[in-house]
Amino acid sequence: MACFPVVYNTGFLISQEKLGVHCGKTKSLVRYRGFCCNSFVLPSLGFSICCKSLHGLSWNSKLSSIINGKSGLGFYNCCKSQRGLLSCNNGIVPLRSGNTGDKQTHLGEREYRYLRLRRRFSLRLRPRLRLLRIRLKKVLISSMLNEVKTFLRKNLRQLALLSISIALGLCYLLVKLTALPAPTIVPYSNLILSLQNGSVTKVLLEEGSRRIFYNIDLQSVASTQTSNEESPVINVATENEADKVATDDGSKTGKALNLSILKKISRTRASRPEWQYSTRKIDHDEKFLLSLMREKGITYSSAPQSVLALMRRTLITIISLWIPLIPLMWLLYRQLSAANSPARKRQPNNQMVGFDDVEGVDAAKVELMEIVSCLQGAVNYGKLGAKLPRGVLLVGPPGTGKTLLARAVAGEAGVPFFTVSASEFVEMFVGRGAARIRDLFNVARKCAPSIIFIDELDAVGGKRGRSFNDERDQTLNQLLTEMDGFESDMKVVVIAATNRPEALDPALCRPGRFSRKVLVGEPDDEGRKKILAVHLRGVPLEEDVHLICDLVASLTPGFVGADLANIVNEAALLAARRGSETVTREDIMEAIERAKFGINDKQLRPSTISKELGKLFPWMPALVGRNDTRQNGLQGPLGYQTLS
Ligand SMILES: Nc1ncnc2c1ncn2[C@@H]1O[C@H](COP(=O)(O)OP(=O)(O)OP(=O)(O)O)[C@@H](O)[C@H]1O
Repeated sequence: MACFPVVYNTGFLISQEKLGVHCGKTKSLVRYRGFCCNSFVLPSLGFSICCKSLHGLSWNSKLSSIINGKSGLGFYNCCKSQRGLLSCNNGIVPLRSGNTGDKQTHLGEREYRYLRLRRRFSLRLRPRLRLLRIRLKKVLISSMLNEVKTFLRKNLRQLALLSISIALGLCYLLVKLTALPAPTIVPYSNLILSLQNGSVTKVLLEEGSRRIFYNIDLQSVASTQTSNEESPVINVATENEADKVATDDGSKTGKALNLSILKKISRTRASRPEWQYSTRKIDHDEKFLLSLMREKGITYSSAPQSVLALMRRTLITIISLWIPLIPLMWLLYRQLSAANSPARKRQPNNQMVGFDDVEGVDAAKVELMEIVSCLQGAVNYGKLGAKLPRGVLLVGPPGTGKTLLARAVAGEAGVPFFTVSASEFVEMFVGRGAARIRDLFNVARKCAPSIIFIDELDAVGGKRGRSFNDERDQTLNQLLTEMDGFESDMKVVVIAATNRPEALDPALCRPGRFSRKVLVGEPDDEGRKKILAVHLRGVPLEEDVHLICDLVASLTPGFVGADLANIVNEAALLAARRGSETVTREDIMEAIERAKFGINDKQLRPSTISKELGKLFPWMPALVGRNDTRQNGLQGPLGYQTLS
C-alpha cells in the first residue's frame, strides 16, 4: 500500500470533481503548491491517482513533510493494481480531523478570497521562478567572468581614461563642495592693533601650523570709526565690507557710514566664514601675544586643523601634482607597455611570395631552399646528427632582394613569419630593446616552426663597446642569448639581412648563430632578364616580352632588382599618363632614362651637361670622359649610379 497526496486546501478538500476525476475523463493535471499529479480514472478500479513526480523528492520524504501538516494535504491509501497502475480507495481520508470537503462554507468570504488569490498567485509565480532558477544555473559564472575580463582587456584604454576623468571629476566636486568661505588674510600687525584696541572677540591658534584666526566685534569697530576715522583697526575690520563704502563717498557723515557698514555686514553675514580674519604668527612673539590677550581678557584657544580642510588641502596638492604628471605617465606607459612590442604587432602571416618571384640570385635561392626543406621536414637532417641552421645572414647591396628572399622562404615553407626591422629594437629606455627581443623570440617559439626575419641587422648588431650606448649593447646581448637559447629540435630560423656585414659584432657571426652567410649580389645579364620577366608578368606590352627583357637588360648593367622593378613601374605609369592601353618600347626607354638621370628636362643629357660644364670648367670634359665607363653612353657624371 502506498500513500499519495491528494491536493486539498487548508480550508477545504478538493473533491474528486475538482481534481478532474470524473468518470470518462482519462487524464488531468492537478497542481497545488508546485506539486504536479496526473490523475487517472479507471472505472474498473474506481478512482486512482498516479503521481509521476513530486518535486523530485522521494515519496516518503515528501509525504512526511506533507503529513507534518504544513501544507494541509490529505492522502489516499493507494494500492497497486493488477495492471501495474497505482489505484486508490474510492473514499478520501482526510489527514486531520475536521478537514472536510465542505470546509469552505466554514470560512469567511474574505478569507476564502484571500486564499484563492494567494493560491492563484503562487500557482503562476512558482513555475516561473523555478524556470528562472534553472536558466540562471545554466549561465556559468566563470563564463561571465571571462566575458568581463575580455571586455576589460579590449577596452582597457577607454576604461582607464574614463576612470581617470571620473576620479578627477569627483575630486573637483569634493573640492567644490568642501569649499568653505575663507577668512580674510591680514598682516600680523593688524591682529596686534586690534588686540590693543580691544576689538578682538575670539582668537584661535591652529595646532601644527602658524595660523591664527580671530574675530572682531564689527559693531564696536563701526562705532569706533565714527569717533576716530583714522583708526587702523577700522581699516582692518571693515576691509571687505566697508572699505569701498568709506572710500567711495568721503563726504558721508559718520552716522550714514555706520549704517551702511551695518547693512553690508548684515547682508554678508550669511556667507561669512566662521573666522573673519587669519594671519601668520611671527616667530618668538608668542609670549607677547599671549600676555596681550590675557591682559585684554580675550578668549583664546587652540585646535587642530579641521579634517575637511586637511582633506581638501591634500586633495588639491595631489591634483596639482598629478595633472602635469599624467602626460609623463602616459608616455612612460606607452614605452613600457608590452602592447608596443614588435612581437605583438607582427601577427604570423604567410606572404604569397615564392621562389618563382625572386630571380637573378640563384646561389642564394639554393641555400635558402635547403632551409625550407628542413623546416618542412623533407630532409631528415637529424638522422645524420646534423642540426638546423639557427641563423642565416643575407648580405648584399640594397635592393638586391634580401627581404624578398626571406619572404619567399616563409611563403614556401608555409610557416609563420615574423618580420621586424632592427631599428625597432633601439629604444630610449635601457632594457626595453632587450625586452622586445625576448618577446619576439617567445612568440616565435610558441609558433614553431617559424621564421624570424630581422632587417638591417647592423642597426642593433654593430660591434659592442664602440660607443657608450648601453641600451644597444644590452639589446645585442639579448639577441645573442636568444639565439643560443634554441633547443636543437626547436624549428625557429632567424634570417637577418644587412648591407654592412663588416660592421657586425663577431659574436653574431660565429657558428651556432648566423653561421650561414648568403651573398645576395647584383644580378648578371641573364638575372636581369629573369627579374624583368617577373615584373613584366602582369604588364600588357605592345611588343614581345622577351624582346623587351633583352633590350632593358642590355641597357641596365649594374642595376639591381629594385631598380628594374622601378623601371617597369615607371613605364606603366608613363603609359597610363598617355592614356594608352599598352606599354610601348618608348615608355620603357623613357623609364630607363628617368631611372638613370632622374626626372629632368630632356635637354639635360650627359652630352649637354658635359658641354655646359666644359664651358665653365675647362677640366671637366676630361673628368666626364674618365667617369663615363658605361658602354651605352647614357650614363654621365650626374647620372644615376647603381647602388652596388
Ligand atoms: N631578385 C629579385 N627578383 C625580383 N624582384 C626583386 C629582386 N630583388 C629586388 N626585387 C624587387 O625590389 C624590391 C625591393 O627588394 P628588397 O626589399 O628585397 O631589397 P633588399 O635587398 O632587402 O634591400 P635593402 O637592403 O635596402 O633592404 C622587391 O620588392 C622586389 O620587387
